[in-house]
Amino acid sequence: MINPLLECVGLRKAYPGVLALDDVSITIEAGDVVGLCGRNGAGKSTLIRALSGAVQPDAGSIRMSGGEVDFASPLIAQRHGVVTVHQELINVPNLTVAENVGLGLGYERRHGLFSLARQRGHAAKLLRQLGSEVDPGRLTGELSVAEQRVVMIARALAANAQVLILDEPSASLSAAEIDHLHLVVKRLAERKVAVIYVSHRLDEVARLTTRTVVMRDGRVVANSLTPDLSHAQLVEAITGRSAAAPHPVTLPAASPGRELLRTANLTRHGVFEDVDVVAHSGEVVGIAGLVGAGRTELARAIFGADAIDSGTVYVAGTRAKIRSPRGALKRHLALLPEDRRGQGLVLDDPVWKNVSLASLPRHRHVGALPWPSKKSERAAAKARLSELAVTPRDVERPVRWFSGGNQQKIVIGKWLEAEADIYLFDEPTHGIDVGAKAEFHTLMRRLADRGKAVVFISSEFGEISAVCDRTYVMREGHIVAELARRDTNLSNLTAHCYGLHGKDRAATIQKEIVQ
Ligand SMILES: Nc1ncnc2c1ncn2[C@@H]1O[C@H](COP(=O)(O)OP(=O)(O)OP(=O)(O)O)[C@@H](O)[C@H]1O
Repeated sequence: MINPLLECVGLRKAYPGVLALDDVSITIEAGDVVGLCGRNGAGKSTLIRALSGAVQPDAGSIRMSGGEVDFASPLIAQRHGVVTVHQELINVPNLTVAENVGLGLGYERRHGLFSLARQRGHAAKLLRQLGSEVDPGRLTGELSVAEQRVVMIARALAANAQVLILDEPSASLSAAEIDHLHLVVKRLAERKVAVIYVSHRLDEVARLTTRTVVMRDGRVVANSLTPDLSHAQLVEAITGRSAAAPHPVTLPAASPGRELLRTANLTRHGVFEDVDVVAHSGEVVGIAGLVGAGRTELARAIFGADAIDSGTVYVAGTRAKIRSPRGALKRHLALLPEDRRGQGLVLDDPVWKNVSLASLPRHRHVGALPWPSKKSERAAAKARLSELAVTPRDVERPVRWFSGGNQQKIVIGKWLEAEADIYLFDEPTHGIDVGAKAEFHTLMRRLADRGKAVVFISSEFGEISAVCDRTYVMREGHIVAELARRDTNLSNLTAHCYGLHGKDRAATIQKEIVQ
């Protein structure tokens, strides 16, 4: 009998108050592409960290090709051929692509010495195997996120990866870049590399993987060949309840109220030009576009986080000279940034302090005391955790201890607490599980129903068409279309985002629909 490439048996890992891995056993064969799914906090990261030597399980064992291994550190796991490519880019930007590819264990040597020429040749070969044309002599910092991720995969190959763990690799990639990434994964599988692909995007799990493993509350609750698992079964396994539609269509705004936000000819040279957008009370306004279209930069500029070169922002009909996020807050504007961990949280502080960070004056003691009431801050945080279904529901827990997706929900809680009138949400559902995503869509609608204006930036056309009352499409720094709700569909969004006409348009739309 041939032993499986990687096997874990009865893995267990406890953290204060949480069993992150509860008797987890899975088997992975060479050439498998395993989709690892689960709600935020289900235990996926803990499992991949155990498999890559970053976390030591309390019990259970890991075997490779039948032999028990002790992954006391990531380096030891790497020597056994288990390599993780994390979501954050860990390339050294001012080294060349070839140098980054060699950073793992794979520098090419000649007569025992490092040889730049050989290293370039080797990197070029690995990149070609992955179908990439990137020049190994280029500085890595100049590459797109997608290209940099492929460089990280090439580095793993240089280190002779037999098991490659990709942690949400498609986050912040455009549809075309995701296609290329999938090709890369298929090539790896053909070369008998086993790939563990962590993703919240169920469409790509269905499209790409051979086997799907679902975790819930630290346990494996589904493990089957991907074609044997229907979408409804997958959603049910993830959420633990009967499947809802992937994007339950929220009801449209009754009728938009007064204008809360307007930009006129807003320009930041080289990034976006002459942008005119409007959002009314009661509306969820979409900004669709491909990664790099200028949407994040636009939101940051409206919020005062980046300077503008010309143009005007009006809040509730009055010219607003917003020069800093503090100024934006005074104008009741909130921005949920794309990079939430970096920009939105104090990781070592407990949840309650983070949630009230942008709303301290509201928690003042009744009476004369000038400082905030901890009791009121804690109560507010508790309500937000429950509203956003964050687990564990413990407001004293340092934010650092929460899973990535739950940390995102805590930032959302902070801005909800700030009681803004205008919410700028930049890819708020990235990294958020399927159940929480639907909850988040409903939450945006509730905000609009309470008279707020919501600006919703997303690269997922499905959720834009399901949720938005009106949608602007941004391409290469310009607003190229404004679509009413009835015209906001996959084919229109695809055509405007890619700038397609005629035959090209029909072919690409067909491809998007097939996917
Ligand atoms: N270092 C830590 N200290 C304390 N608790 C932790 C730590 N790491 C993880 N946990 C807890 O273990 C549980 C599983 O977390 P894990 O990060 O594995 O989830 P996940 O499935 O990867 O979620 P996400 O999709 O949000 O990234 C969570 O309840 C989390 O709060």
